Amino acid sequence: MLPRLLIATAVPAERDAVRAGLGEGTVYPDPLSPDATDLDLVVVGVGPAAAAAATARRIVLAESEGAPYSAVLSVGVAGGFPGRIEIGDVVLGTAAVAADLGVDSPDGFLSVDTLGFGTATLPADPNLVHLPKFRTGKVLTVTTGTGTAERAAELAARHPDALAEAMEGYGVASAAHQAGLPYSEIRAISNMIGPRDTSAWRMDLALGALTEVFAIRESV
Ligand SMILES: O=C(O)c1cccc(C(=O)CC[C@H]2O[C@@H](n3cnc4c(=O)[nH]cnc43)[C@H](O)[C@@H]2O)c1
Repeated sequence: MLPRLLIATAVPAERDAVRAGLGEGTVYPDPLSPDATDLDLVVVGVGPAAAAAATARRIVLAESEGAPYSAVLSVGVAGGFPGRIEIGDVVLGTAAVAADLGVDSPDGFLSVDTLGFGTATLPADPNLVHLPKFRTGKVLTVTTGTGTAERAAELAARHPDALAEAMEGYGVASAAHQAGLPYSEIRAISNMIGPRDTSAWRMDLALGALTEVFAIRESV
């Protein structure tokens, strides 16, 4: 069976940035994932629920068509933790962490791990993507984007090794893990998390960085 890679983006702009990097005449195997001889690039929607549902559906469809995926990649823009990373940087995720999956309490946030309902941390496969020159760290998955200094500080304290937050990774990773497929995540930083200021977002820089990642041919 030919190795096949599923690349899941949340929105069309991210898909188009990846596609621009891959180019029309993509040569396989893609050096980003040397074991893959084919790939599908799809839009799965914003947020972990849409991303999980769409990714799981794609995995099952591919299986039923006799051309199953061998790995799944979540790709998109993200908010960066100030002091840890800069706008325009690219993060290769080491794990997807569902940062708000749990319960609040007078003693603070209790994750599903603490509650005994599974795990909020799904590891990325360290061998799936070969991007030696980019930063590596945990990527949080949130259902509410961080828009205050207080929330940013709380997340930073709770996740000292996280570089970024986005909204799909844990959903895509859940679908991949349940299908027994290796997972990884690539995020380009479009904004810093903290007090909401959309005028400071640099979507152009982040999407351009994604294009560059997927345009890398010889150097990876
Ligand atoms: O308008 C806002 O203040 C705002 C804050 C956070 C996220 C959004 C989005 O519309 C995000 C949609 C999309 O982008 C990813 N993303 C990018 N930056 C962040 C972030 O700082 N926190 C969470 N998600 C982010 C996310 O994966 C979505 O796919 C608007």
